[in-house]
Amino acid sequence: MSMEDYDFLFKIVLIGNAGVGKTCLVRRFTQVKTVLLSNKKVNFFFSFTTLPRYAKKLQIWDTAGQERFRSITQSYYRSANALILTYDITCEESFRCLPEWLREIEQYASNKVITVLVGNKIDLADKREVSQQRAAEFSEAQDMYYLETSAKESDNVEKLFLDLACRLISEARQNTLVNNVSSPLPGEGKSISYLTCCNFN
Ligand SMILES: Nc1nc2c(ncn2[C@@H]2O[C@H](COP(=O)(O)OP(=O)(O)OP(=O)(O)O)[C@@H](O)[C@H]2O)c(=O)[nH]1
Repeated sequence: MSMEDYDFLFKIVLIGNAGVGKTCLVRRFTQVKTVLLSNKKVNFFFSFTTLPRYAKKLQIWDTAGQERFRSITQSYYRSANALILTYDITCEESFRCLPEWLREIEQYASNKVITVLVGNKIDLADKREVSQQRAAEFSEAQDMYYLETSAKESDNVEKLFLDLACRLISEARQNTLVNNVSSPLPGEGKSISYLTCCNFN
């Protein structure tokens, strides 16, 4: 499928501590998907970015460095239709840093952006440090969709991105989708009133 053939482009930014598996999650997912929606085929193109670690390091630089950090960070957050806030279920520290990430989201992202909480590395169940219940309570308090995945075993990775696509379409139907002015969504202007449910192929 060429770039012209897709109906929707979703820009998804993955954030979270270093080593939680952001890059691996993205590599597990095919960027182009065809989905059956109310018996119509809809083509998606997912564009992924993982927030680079160096951007965080710039925080400790001088004022000019901080300004640069802010504008880089802001541009990443601003262009996102959805954010995937990732932690590692075997790493308590990565979970404890979540409020810090949420503060960054609040500071830089649009208040309409969809944020999903992902606990990765469930294949390492015997090393689990963060219980499902704790994460579920946290996500509920923050009004976030929550899912656990294994990028290594491809567990729930498809579900993560396709559920997200479904929610983005639903938001688009309500005209609350964050539109990037410099690169408009290819689906913009198309009638999406037929989208009543998501049946993924
Ligand atoms: N067992 C297991 N290991 C994983 C999983 N996902 C990632 N890893 C491993 O965790 C390490 C870090 O993965 P990355 O995808 O590079 O993590 P990242 O969050 O992109 O890290 P930064 O680029 O440093 O921000 C690698 O050694 C991966 O092989 C998983 O689901 N299970």
